[in-house]
Amino acid sequence: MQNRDKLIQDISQQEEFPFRFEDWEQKAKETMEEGAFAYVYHGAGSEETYYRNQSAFKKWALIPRMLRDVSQIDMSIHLFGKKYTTPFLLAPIGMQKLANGEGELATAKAAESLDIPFIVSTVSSYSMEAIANVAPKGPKWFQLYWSSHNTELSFSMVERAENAGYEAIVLTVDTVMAGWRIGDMKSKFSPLSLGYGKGNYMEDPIFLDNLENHEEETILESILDNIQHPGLTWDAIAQLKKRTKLPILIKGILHPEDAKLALEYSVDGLIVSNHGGRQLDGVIASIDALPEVIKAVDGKIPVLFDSGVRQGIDAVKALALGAKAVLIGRPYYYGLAVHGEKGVRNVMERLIQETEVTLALSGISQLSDVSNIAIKKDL
Ligand SMILES: Cc1cc2nc3c(=O)[nH]c(=O)nc-3n(C[C@H](O)[C@H](O)[C@H](O)COP(=O)(O)O)c2cc1C
Ligand SMILES: O=C(O)C(=O)c1ccccc1
Repeated sequence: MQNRDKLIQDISQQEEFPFRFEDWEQKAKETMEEGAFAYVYHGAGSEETYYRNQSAFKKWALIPRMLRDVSQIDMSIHLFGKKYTTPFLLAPIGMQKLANGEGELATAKAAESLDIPFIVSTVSSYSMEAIANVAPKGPKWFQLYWSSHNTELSFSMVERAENAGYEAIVLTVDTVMAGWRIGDMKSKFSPLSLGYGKGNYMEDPIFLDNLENHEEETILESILDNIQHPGLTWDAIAQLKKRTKLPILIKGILHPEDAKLALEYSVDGLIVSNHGGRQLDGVIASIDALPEVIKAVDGKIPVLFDSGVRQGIDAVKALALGAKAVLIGRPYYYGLAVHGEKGVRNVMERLIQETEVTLALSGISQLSDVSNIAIKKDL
């Protein structure tokens, strides 16, 4: 067994890497251009949900188990027939060149080294093929923003994802239009209009065929037209199912009735998420929405979780409430901004190590036994 006290000593020697999320965040603020940092950092509206996401975790408390031999911890999970070493995924975050010139390429390499699935966004700075090329062995999923403007474009991206070895499609449904983001409006910051999110579009035959000309302005306008999809309905799921053999997950479910509908539409997995408080402000904390969704799904499909996870204990709480895996968002993005590939790796490595210690102290040696921990809404 790895000596955890020694590990903790070793970690304390690595001074270039901050410990706490807040310190990474502060360093990212010092590193990134002001408007770019504000875009990533803030939530929508008055940021009620953004803050609630984190404070809600503190209301849940674990009741751990003792005397259960935790000398070996197995955190591996199975999802859609594949085994992954940890219960973590990297959430889709678009336009990663805003953080670092290497953008998603750096993130993909870090993810590959840790066997963590990287969910690549529709609005990535690099194309999904380029990202797959730099990390061929790393598990990769593709996050789709539906295009009502041109459904064939959506299908084309899904087909490209299949060809490039992506293992699942994540359809994000809470972003039919951008949230009410006051900070970005004030600073007039729009990374899509600045061209940070065009990687996938510039290599898409359907997108290119539909362009009137190849002037930068036309390209960016067309991306903006394609990204909004207020007409999205469950019918898109039915259409998508016909076009791909890959598992389809829906990201952004909070209501248990929507979870039931997802079962009716034969969706393969759900991601409980409020988009990190960036979309509809005033909504329930993601962790508080999780139990009802888990109940509605009744074990029929895996339920994944994101929004507000900052430390190992947050992840363990979500897992104890029934999430199968947890997506990390802003923490890895700040790692990318501060130290590129190494930063993403360090953030994730420490999170994994911390989660291991948390599970051990909770009496859980096998992640599949995590439901043995009791969890109560305490305060
Ligand atoms: C800067 C930024 C860009 C994002 N872009 C996307 C995206 O392209 N697609 C998507 O499904 N979610 C996107 N998200 C949402 C994340 O996938 C995830 O739900 C969110 O970051 C979780 O909240 P947290 O970072 O506070 O934990 C983005 C989040 C941030 C912070
Ligand atoms: O900023 C976001 O959270 C996001 O998901 C997004 C959606 C469309 C375009 C750019 C970013």
